[in-house]
Amino acid sequence: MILSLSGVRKSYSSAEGTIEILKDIDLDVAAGESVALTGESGSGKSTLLHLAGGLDQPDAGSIIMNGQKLERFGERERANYRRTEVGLVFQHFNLIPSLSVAANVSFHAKLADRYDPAWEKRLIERLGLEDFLARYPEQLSGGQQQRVAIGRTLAARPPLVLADEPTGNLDEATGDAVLDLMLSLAGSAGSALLLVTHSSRLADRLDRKVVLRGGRIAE
Ligand SMILES: Nc1ncnc2c1ncn2[C@@H]1O[C@H](COP(=O)(O)OP(=O)(O)OP(=O)(O)O)[C@@H](O)[C@H]1O
Repeated sequence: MILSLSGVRKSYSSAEGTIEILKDIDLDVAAGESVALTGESGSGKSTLLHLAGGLDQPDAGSIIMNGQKLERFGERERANYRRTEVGLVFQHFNLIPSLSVAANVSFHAKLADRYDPAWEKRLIERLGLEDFLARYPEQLSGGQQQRVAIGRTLAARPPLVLADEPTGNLDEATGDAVLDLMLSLAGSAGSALLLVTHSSRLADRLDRKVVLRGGRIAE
């Protein structure tokens, strides 16, 4: 398994008291596998993704990624984990506005020390970004920005890609095309994919679908 969550719990405090969002999460993702994470709004999908991405920590339970226990990490190891082991693709693209498309695509690969010009060239061609390399993110459409975000993540060939509704603000046809590209390129990169989506149509295109309900993985 590339990612294994067992007995993971997470609560948040609010004005009304403590709310338990994740009660007992067991979830395995195999190397190279694509898994759709679905569930009602507020069921905790983004929370789960943040935990797997080392952006937040569980109250209890264990998260093992590529043989390493996340709960054992200190701050520095956690930062290193985020840099080298996982790639994040969110609905809002989080591109770096002051960098060109070309520099955005290389950014994480260089940080992770996995810069591979031949792989990056292939990604740029497959994503149809050749003509935009000198532009800045604000000069691109939403679909183009999302393709840059996917290129940036996959350029670093992370063992696991965590995607939170990556095509959520694209029209259906563009979203489908971007998702297909992401699946195919994640396959070429050897990256596993855990993807949050509200769309069962998109979920059906992945290897497996799981549902988060009542703080647990229901199927
Ligand atoms: N930092 C936080 N502090 C307090 N409550 C939070 C925090 N983050 C999330 N929550 C609450 O946790 C619950 C789960 O949120 P989360 O974003 O994980 O759900 P989700 O399934 O991704 O929802 P959606 O499909 O609407 O994006 C929500 O009720 C939310 O309000």
